[in-house]
Amino acid sequence: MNDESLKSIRARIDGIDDQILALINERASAAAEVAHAKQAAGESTDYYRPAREAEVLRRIRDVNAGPLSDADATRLFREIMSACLALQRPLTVAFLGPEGTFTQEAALKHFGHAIESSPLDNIDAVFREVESGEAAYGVVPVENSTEGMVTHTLDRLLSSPLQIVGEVEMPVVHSLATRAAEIASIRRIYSHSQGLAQCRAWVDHHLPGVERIPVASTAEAARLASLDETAAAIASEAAAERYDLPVMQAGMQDGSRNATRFLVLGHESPEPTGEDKTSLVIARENRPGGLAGLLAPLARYGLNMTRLESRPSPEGMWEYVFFVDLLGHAEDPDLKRALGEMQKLASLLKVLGSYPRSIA
Ligand SMILES: O=C(O)C(=O)C[C@]1(C(=O)O)C=C[C@@H](O)C=C1
Repeated sequence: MNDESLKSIRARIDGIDDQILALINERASAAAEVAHAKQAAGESTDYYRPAREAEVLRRIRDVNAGPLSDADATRLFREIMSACLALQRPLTVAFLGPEGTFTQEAALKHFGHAIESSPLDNIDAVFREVESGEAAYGVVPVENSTEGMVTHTLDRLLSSPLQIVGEVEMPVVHSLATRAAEIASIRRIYSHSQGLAQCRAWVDHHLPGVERIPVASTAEAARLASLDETAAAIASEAAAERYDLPVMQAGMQDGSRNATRFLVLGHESPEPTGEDKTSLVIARENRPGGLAGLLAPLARYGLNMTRLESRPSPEGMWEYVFFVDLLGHAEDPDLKRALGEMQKLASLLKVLGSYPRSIA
């Protein structure tokens, strides 16, 4: 390519950038108008509208003609909306920290980067921060495709007045990060217990007999490994980078499609969007056919259950509660009727929230 044609293409790009910037600013002004209208209508000063955001992103995905991928197009618009919202009032979002955890990645994927983030030490602290109003929203992990449920999150949902207002699904890619010059020098491996479990087969094969040390988070594992040349961490590449740790092996997780689902916690369920999920916790006295009978209305109304999980009930030994995820919103007519019928049979029925399904 000669200098002249490079120059002219770059000049065209500069012109396009000017137009994009002007349009983004025009969009930001329109979003500010919405904020003023909300204020005038006496609505709360929380301007975040998860249902509308899901609608915007799905529409972008549907009209995207490429060459940008749908994932990249939605990511860019996610950030534009995040910046527009921050002009009105930045959102405070608590998440399972420290910085560099997969939960932080999930929070940024869901809310964009224009948030005030509040990394906390444990799942319980995230619930408390949102319950007290210190943070408007919280993000916690709830299930992993290799390792199953994050039981602490389920147990806490049972007792919390918070609602689930969103979900985020993220591929989880673990890396072996270490200052060791070669794999034979590694004497101990730090990770979160989920990270250790998700990479068990790889570690059994490549590092048999090496001590495995569970710590509070994968980011903490990276920090500890950065202090010791005979240690390694199983963590994200972002966490490795944060602590200046070289990656010895990327993508070491056992399932090639290892993904984690995160929940967004808030105070109010978003309105229906047409592509929603509802999470419930239910229980019925222990008797033959009890659970099947309790779930029967779901089948009668043709509702699709995407998850059923049992947990010991806090009420008594060998008593169980069941966590159920369904496609649909609790205000959809069929789901509403089914819930009404279940309510009559259940000893416990708590709607944990209805929220837009995760957008890829
Ligand atoms: O539509 C609204 O209610 C807005 O406030 C605008 C907007 C946007 O930028 O599109 C901004 C924040 C909300 O979370 C949803 C959408």
